Amino acid sequence: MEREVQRVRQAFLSGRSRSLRFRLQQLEALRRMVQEREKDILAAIAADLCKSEFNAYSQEVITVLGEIDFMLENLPEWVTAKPVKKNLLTMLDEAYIQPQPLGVVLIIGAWNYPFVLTIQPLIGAIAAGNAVIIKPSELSENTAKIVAKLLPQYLDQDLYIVINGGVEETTELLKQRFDHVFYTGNTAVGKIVMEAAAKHLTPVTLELGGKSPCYVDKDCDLDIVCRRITWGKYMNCGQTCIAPDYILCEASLQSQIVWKIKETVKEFYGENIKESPDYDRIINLRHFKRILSLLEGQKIAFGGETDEATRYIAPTVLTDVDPKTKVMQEEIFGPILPIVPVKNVDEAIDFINEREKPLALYVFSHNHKLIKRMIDETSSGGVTGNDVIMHFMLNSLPFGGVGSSGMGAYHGKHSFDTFSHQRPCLLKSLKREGANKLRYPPNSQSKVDWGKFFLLKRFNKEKFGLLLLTFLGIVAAVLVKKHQAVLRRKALLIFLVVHRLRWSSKQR
Ligand SMILES: NC(=O)c1ccc[n+]([C@@H]2O[C@H](COP(=O)([O-])OP(=O)(O)OC[C@H]3O[C@@H](n4cnc5c(N)ncnc54)[C@H](O)[C@@H]3O)[C@@H](O)[C@H]2O)c1
Ligand SMILES: CCCCCCCCCCCCCCCC=O
Repeated sequence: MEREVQRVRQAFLSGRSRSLRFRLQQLEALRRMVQEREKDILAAIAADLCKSEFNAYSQEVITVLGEIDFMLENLPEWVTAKPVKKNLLTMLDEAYIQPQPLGVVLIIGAWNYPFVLTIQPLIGAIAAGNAVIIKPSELSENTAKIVAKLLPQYLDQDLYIVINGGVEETTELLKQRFDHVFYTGNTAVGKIVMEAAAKHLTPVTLELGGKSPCYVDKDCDLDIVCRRITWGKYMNCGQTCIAPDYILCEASLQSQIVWKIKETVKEFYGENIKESPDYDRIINLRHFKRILSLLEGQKIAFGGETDEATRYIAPTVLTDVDPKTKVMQEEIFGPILPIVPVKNVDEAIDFINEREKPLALYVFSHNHKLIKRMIDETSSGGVTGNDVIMHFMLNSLPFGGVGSSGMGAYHGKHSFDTFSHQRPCLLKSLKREGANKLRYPPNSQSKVDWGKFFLLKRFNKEKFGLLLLTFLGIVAAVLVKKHQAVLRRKALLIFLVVHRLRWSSKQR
């Protein structure tokens, strides 16, 4: 493992990942890989999650292609140095921010959207000029294998490598020194990752999970609301980090919501859900059993059918759920939707705030003020109002958690920033030493006054007259002595005087 990381570091140190041209070439190659090997990629995702090609394409491949296109379009602008505002002391200097790659990045992917959750961070890391080690989730082994097979055929083989394996390999990898670790997965492992990274003072991005609430106000169109919730909850068999985890609503809405979700499930997946190509399966037996255990003691309004052999769990809704029961204590990550009745929006806000900060928050209402209030008075990684999931799809929005749902964010420019160091650069001249005397010892009240003027725009009024006279004297001397080449400096001096006079008149 150590040797592999060394190899990647050597490749990074060669400097070839840094040029804009190289980054664009690699991103184009990645796009070619996705386009040319689409069938293999879709087949791997299908084998891991029992997912139709249509679903795999629209849930994973579209996002990856969209992200690459977005990077290719914007990268030339993002990589350029950005000039910054200057103060009086640096007026004649060059000051800018230069984004630079961090170095060698470790990306640890999750299994639930095994392609997009591994490749989308990779796109950001390449765009920012890094070398990358990718560790896909071992639970989605088919996608892990195809990623390991295809990437070296299209990308630089020393800069971007895939290491497959389980907990043992990940643990070993995490002992190595990286310049950034980007982890997607559960909160418990997130803590392990952060602890390991801390040993090297390596910064981390943690894309974690949590219970994302969905508040349904009585002022809304329940048909539409329930269709949108049904889509986001049962997509990928509920194994979506930002799936609505549970519904909060007034008790009077509960039975209507149940009925409308049931009808929508029929509309989406037909009478025989098991036969629907649009309904996926639980990733493995461990998760299957974990999800079943959440049903114990609950009132099942509909659904609840299961088949262990195929790891099928029907879309299920639970009503009158007691917040103290197990299903409300952990992230469900499966096709079970509890409804917890609350008295009103105040109680819903309290309910959300008494718990860990979720990855997503959903609010449905015709009342825009109510949505804004929910946003103002709660915290979550992201929010979608009057829909679910869709904030993930807009790459101008940073995607990430807050508190126990994660730290840091990515997508689009936010990925580029996550994998870049924003390097502040100030370039001075070795000339103009006169002005610098101000900061050299021995110090004095007059220097402090000048310092206040230059940096704080505050100074001792009594001394102002004297200082001004001295200053004008210097200007006059300079005007007499210097020629064309120093015109810029004269202009600055005049500017300083005018600026100071204006300031002084404001003081009065
Ligand atoms: N925020 C997001 O974008 C996002 C996306 C997907 C999933 N998630 C969250 O991830 C969770 C589901 O994924 P998961 O955690 O089951 O995925 P997982 O089991 O596939 O784990 C993710 C990665 O962690 C590694 N890992 C597992 N145990 C480890 C250990 N003890 N030490 C070191 N590395 C270890 C695995 O090898 C894998 O690469 C849910 O909580 C979900 O909400 C979050
Ligand atoms: C053909 C219709 C295209 C619309 C696509 C909408 C798909 C949403 C995909 C959501 C992916 C969510 C990934 C979430 C990451 C956490 O698990």
